Amino acid sequence: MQNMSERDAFAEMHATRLARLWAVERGLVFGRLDHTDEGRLYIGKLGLTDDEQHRLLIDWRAPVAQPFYRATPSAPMGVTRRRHLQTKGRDVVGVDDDLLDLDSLTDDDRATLNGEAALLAALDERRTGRMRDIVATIQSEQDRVIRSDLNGVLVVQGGPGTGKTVVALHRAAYLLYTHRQRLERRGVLILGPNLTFLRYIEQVLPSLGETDVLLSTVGELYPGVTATARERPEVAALKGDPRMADVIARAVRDRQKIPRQPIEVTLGRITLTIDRPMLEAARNKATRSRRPHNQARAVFVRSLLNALARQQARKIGKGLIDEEELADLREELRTEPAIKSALNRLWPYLTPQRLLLGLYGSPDRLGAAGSALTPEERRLLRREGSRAGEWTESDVPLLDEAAELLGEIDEHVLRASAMQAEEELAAARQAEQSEREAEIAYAREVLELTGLSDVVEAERLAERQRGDGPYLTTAERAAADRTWAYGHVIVDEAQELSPMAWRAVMRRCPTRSMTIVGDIAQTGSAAGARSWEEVLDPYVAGRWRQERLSVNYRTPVELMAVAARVLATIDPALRAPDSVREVDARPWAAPLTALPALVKAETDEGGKVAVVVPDALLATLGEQVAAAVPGTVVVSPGAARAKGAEALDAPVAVMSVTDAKGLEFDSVVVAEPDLIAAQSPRGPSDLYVALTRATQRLGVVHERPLSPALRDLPSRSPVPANGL
Ligand SMILES: Nc1ncnc2c1ncn2[C@@H]1O[C@H](COP(=O)(O)OP(=O)(O)OP(=O)(O)O)[C@@H](O)[C@H]1O
Repeated sequence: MQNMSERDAFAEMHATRLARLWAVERGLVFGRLDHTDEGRLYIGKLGLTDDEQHRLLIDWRAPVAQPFYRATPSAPMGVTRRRHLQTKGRDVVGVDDDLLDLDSLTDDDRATLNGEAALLAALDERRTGRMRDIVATIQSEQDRVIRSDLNGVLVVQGGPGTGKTVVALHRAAYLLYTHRQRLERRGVLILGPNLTFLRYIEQVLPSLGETDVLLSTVGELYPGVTATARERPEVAALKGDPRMADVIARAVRDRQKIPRQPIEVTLGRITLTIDRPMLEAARNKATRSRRPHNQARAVFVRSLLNALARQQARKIGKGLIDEEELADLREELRTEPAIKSALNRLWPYLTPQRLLLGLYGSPDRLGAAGSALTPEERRLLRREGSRAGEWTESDVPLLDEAAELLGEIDEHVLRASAMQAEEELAAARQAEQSEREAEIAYAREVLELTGLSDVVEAERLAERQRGDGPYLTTAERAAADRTWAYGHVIVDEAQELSPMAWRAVMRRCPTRSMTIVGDIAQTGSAAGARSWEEVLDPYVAGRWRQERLSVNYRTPVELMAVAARVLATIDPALRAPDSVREVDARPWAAPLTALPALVKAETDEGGKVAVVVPDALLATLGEQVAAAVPGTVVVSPGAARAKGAEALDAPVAVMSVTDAKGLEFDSVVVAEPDLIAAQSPRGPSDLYVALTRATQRLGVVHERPLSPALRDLPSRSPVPANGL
């Protein structure tokens, strides 16, 4: 048996290693350093040695590889020559040298030495719909971010296309490599803005040999809940307001309220009275226990039952009773249906879902919990006939907040059901033939009890309990556990998170080892951030550090000039990042009616095309484009991950700005830009995001007059009606 499991462990280890090696096959070796001390070093996606333990390849994250990214002619770090290798499959198809040995260079040579050829070649490549790793061309300012210390909160502020996302992913890989033990156990959480975006980035870490990272959105953060519904910006803004923490706390206390009138319970010939002093005493005890609601219930119930037992003893003429008699009477009362139902009304077991739906569904409860809100704000929270399946992304932090205050449902309740399930399981085991079904049923029940059924498949849990299936990885265990504390948390597009979402994120990272990347100028959410101080000071005032990225690797100069004019309308003090590339295509404008034909023409030019539209026009324009270009995918709001993948693989994707966040395409057409700018309080930032998604070509189509920032775009020459 022992040998079996050892063999299995080895098999698993080698299988993991093999999977890693396959994953890094593309571009395995990409650099060479000629070093004065270390000799010749090859740099690659991971480290390799030969049978005699001589190093063949150095992992890009190792300290000796650092000069590959940082060495300059003025600070060569012991390197005489840096060579970039371009490979196709296993063949080297090009080399590009930087000579850093100053003595052998003329002044002119020195001025032109920056190794840009490899970078520019990488940036010009046609987009595949998936983000790629950039290990071969990481720039020095990016390398500083990637290798920054694990501890503390690091903010990476940078304009569009400065590589914030890709750098954050490489930082995750670097941290896992450098602090493997600590992070493998606790895991790394990466939060992105939407599910399409997660699909867009999910290949990067595996291609660097890292798989144990959990990618999620705020909407997916609460196990068992999928946030798919959308809501108006003003509702989202209110739900993200920090005052909601108090509203939730009051909503919980409201469920512990003492009724004005005493409650009479008739048991056979006697009638017991649950009166105010009794209830107040029980509630005070429960509150003083400082336990969350569902656990404090036990204290409340015990105190109340004791008082009732004493009353009962008096009424049946028993007078003073000892502890043992008290316990007997109490346990009898506990099972009385009339008392059970009174207890359930006085201090109900509550799940976060029930609490929130009860709150949204009742003006009375909203009135009681939301006394700090205006009547108009309370109306915004109202939801008629809410169903559990209709959660929005801004509900998720509120569910999390509620879960914190409510606690788990009392253990013995869970245990009683689990014990029953276990007995059933034992019986089923004896009956051998139905063994597997019973295990699955049991697992399913456990999952339902813990509210995780949507997250971990019951079959999988059953396999794990039997001990013959794959173990859940750290990332999988973390995903299923609301209270998991991660070793490091990376938040991308962090400017979008509301104060309530930050509370949920901070709860998951008690050590405050975090990387927060974003761009304040791109904030689109009405509940999002106006400054990093505002976001972080409540948690780590004066204890966070900031790095800035200043070069735009995505958007060419010609396109960025247009976006920069829109940026100036948001705040003249804001500066767009400098672009490194020029293209031969000027941004254009055309009538809205020409959209389908123009999109067709764009796809014919090649590459991935996105049409970014105002929310209100998504369905109509989506339909028109889909009719003109077969294979078009329209990304509906809150679409699932699978839909995101379809959109990224399609030749044309039509989407709103919310779903375009963080993505990039070869060609982008923005429909009715001024409607996008007017559709919410942060509309101009949305327009800025839309205009900065293209790597090659950009156009706008409109019926409404264009604002001054876009007015002088040249008209695109008419496209023949057949789009050819
Ligand atoms: N050093 C680099 N080498 C090659 N490509 C790079 C490099 N840095 C960034 N890029 C590319 O530039 C593009 C923009 O990067 P990324 O999406 O990470 O930017 P961002 O700052 O997150 O943008 P936004 O805020 O607009 O979403 C990507 O295609 C990325 O691969």
